[in-house]
Amino acid sequence: MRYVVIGAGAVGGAIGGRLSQSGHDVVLVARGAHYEALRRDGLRLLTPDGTHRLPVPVADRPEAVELRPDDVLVLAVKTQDSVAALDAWAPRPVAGGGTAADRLPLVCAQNGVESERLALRRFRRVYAMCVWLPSTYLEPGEVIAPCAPHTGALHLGRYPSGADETARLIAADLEKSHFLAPVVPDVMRWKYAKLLNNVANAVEAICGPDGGEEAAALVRRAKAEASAVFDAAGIDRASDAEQSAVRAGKMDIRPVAGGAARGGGSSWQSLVRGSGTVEADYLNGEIVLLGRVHGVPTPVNEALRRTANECARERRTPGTITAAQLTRIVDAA
Ligand SMILES: CC(C)(CO)C(=O)C(=O)O
Repeated sequence: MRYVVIGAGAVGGAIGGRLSQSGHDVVLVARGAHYEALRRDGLRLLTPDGTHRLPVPVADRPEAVELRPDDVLVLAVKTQDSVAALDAWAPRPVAGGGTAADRLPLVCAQNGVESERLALRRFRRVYAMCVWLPSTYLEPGEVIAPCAPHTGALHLGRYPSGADETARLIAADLEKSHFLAPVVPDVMRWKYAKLLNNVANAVEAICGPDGGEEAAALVRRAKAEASAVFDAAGIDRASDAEQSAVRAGKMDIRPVAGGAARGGGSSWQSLVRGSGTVEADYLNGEIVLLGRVHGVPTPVNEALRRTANECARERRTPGTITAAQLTRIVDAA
């Protein structure tokens, strides 16, 4: 199988890079300066086992890739970019006949629970991946993947449920490529468990990773609200015990050659890159949406969603609002 990784950022770059390193065919899809750097110099993958320069084929648009029947599409863009990517890739022809939407499996390697639904509106065979991977993308051409072999965790399953042969083949390739990739029949339970943790992304992005006890208190409030919403909605999720039994949530972060340190999660990285958007509408915003459907108030997640979006729009860097200020914003909501 060949892996076409749509969105070669922190997650897509780490997955695509490691797959390529272990001998799999990979195409990375990227844009702008990142695309130019990848095309010119290859992917620079910084890992605990060294810095790897990987000359992975790269494309900047769907038309630049001749799709094959053995392709697997891995969607690794931020959720706010899913619709544009899915609409661009779904109608692409596949050698031998048919379109990507009809013929190719598409794996959503993304946060939240929305992309799979959007994908299934367009693609026949959708897989969900619950990604616990502490990787970082800040500089064009460079991805930092500081996890030890067989940590991180990429739970994989058919969407909305089930575990089939394709999932097993993809997982086997990932297992040969550094990752822990259990195939699970109930992948959305894992993704909801992760969503509960990802409501913290906004706090980290707004206040910076060292927000102290006040930031930690906000995270606890956002998570409590999310749990109440999930309970009201009857949404089952993987327990902490289940997650630690397969080491998810225990990301074994190791020093990386070159000394590059992990700064923060994906929303923090979006703000540092000045990308103009964050994923908050699909993380905290998902809690707000479910809260509205099930009659549970969600003022904390709504204030975090709004403030994170404002920071992104105004190109603020993390830490320009302190945890004390953010607490006041949340309490005034
Ligand atoms: C868990 C973590 C930090 C890495 O997979 C993440 O989900 C994110 O950065 O959004």
